[in-house]
Amino acid sequence: MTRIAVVGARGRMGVASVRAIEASSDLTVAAEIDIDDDVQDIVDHNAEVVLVFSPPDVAHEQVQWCIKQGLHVVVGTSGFDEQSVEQIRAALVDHAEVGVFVVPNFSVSAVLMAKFAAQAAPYFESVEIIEMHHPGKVDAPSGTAQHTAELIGRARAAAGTAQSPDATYLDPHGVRGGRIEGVSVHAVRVRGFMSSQEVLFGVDGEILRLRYDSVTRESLMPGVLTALRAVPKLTGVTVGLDAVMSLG
Ligand SMILES: NC(=O)C1=CN([C@@H]2O[C@H](COP(=O)(O)OP(=O)(O)OC[C@H]3O[C@@H](n4cnc5c(N)ncnc54)[C@H](OP(=O)(O)O)[C@@H]3O)[C@@H](O)[C@H]2O)C=CC1
Ligand SMILES: O=C(O)C1=N[C@H](C(=O)O)C[C@H](O)C1
Repeated sequence: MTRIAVVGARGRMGVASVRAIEASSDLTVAAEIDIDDDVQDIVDHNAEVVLVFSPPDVAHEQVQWCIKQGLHVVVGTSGFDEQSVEQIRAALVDHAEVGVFVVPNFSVSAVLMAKFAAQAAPYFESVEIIEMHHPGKVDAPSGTAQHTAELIGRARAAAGTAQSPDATYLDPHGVRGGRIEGVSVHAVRVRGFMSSQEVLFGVDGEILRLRYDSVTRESLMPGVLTALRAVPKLTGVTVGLDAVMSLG
């Protein structure tokens, strides 16, 4: 049995994850850490892997702490961009035995959508991302949108694709969205959504629309368990569930 500590254990993803881990035959919950708990419990209860679903403003420091303790980490918290990954990589220099697995989205649909988006990216003049989440989400853009934009930006740069055309310069309300890696990203917070995203690609006369919809948190649990099982065999930083999915 691999012993897992869940950080953010009483939150939406924490509760679903604790349930899924306990229902598995090879993983067990060693510690449940939420806002008022002492992270030292993670070490005291002999956890081997830490699953982080705490809010973005505390998660970065907690990941650094876990690395110093020599613990493997699966990072579910959003907002771990390329700069954060570099900080983790720097911390791992003194802990070569530790694996940190940053997973912007545990949904298979979302992982495939991001991969397809990267494939499509060089072939279209225009690209924009619209992410749609529940109104309880504290951060924007979603980690998924951030990751998708980074993949698209990298693919377009490698292919020498020009920036998306955009004549808009009058925007007193800031409604044209944020820009990540040259890609406009729009965040929607509407009751009824759990987690959805569309990537719109366009050239003259045609549109390619890629979309995933995750409706329940339970749909993410196979991905969470896959990441927890994979991370003890990883060293260094790994980003994206596709890294352990043999997608080719
Ligand atoms: N990678 C993925 O597929 C997914 C990622 N996420 C991301 O995971 C994160 C959590 O999402 P979600 O579960 O919906 O959020 P919640 O707000 O429901 O859960 C976060 C939990 O962490 C607790 N918390 C606050 N401070 C600390 C602390 N210092 N130490 C430990 N726990 C703390 C919160 O307590 P309190 O409420 O009292 O502040 C809360 O119980 C977000 O960044 C979200 O974007 C979410 C879904 C899927
Ligand atoms: O906050 C959430 O709920 C979610 N956030 C993730 C993100 O930021 O990408 C995605 C997840 O499926 C839901």
